[in-house]
Amino acid sequence: KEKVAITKEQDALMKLIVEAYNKHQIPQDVTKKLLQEQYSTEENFLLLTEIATSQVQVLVEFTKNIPGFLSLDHEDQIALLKGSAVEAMFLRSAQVFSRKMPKGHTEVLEERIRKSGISEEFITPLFNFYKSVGELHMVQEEQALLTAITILTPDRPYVKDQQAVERLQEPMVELLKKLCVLQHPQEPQYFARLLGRLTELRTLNHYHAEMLTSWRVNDHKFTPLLCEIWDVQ
Ligand SMILES: Cc1cccc(C)c1Nc1c(-c2c(F)cccc2F)nc2cccc(C)n12
Repeated sequence: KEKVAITKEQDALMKLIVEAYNKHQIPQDVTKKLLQEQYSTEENFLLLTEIATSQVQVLVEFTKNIPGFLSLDHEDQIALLKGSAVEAMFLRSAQVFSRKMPKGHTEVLEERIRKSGISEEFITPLFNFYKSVGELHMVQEEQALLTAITILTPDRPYVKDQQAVERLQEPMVELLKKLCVLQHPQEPQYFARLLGRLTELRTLNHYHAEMLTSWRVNDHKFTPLLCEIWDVQ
């Protein structure tokens, strides 16, 4: 059985990705509001809009720190960000939801999501996904790499130079594969389970687009950044 070992270059790449992933977090004042603001449907939706907006900001900062991303064609950089925003945000919010948040916050956030005027048809897949990510007990290296791999998906709409994106994504997939073998030696199919989450993520794009439309129809206000990244308004 060949010994799986992380090379020096792979270790350097992993440190860069994890550092970028942890550098940007949702500001404390936003998460503090979770406990303070009252519970009206409007108030809850406003809070979620604020969290979503800061998640997009966190996503953009993380993406800019992915080695090689800023050397891609500029229009392709935008196409990758817009094409992966929903998936990357679901991934990050799932990780925050299931691990990072202080005990009480998780229940409060869940309550606010359930009472923010969002229809059940979105709430169910959302929490199913959160649960399935939580059950993986990913370490931060896996979370950061999986998010970077999601962002560097070559076949997003309007990406011109797909090969250039593949050249960045490939080494990350290789590295994640090695990490999974090292982190979960008793679970040979763990890497496959992680990639399975990416397939589940793609289905959530559809639900999210539906929710955006229904929020618009109910005249919910979005921030300029959310309008920009999801081409609404
Ligand atoms: C922050 C949050 C957490 C859980 C559920 C929801 C609905 C939100 N909020 C939004 C999300 C969103 C996200 F930020 C992460 C995950 C899944 C998402 F639906 N997308 C958008 C887009 C326009 C407005 C909002 C309020 N919004």
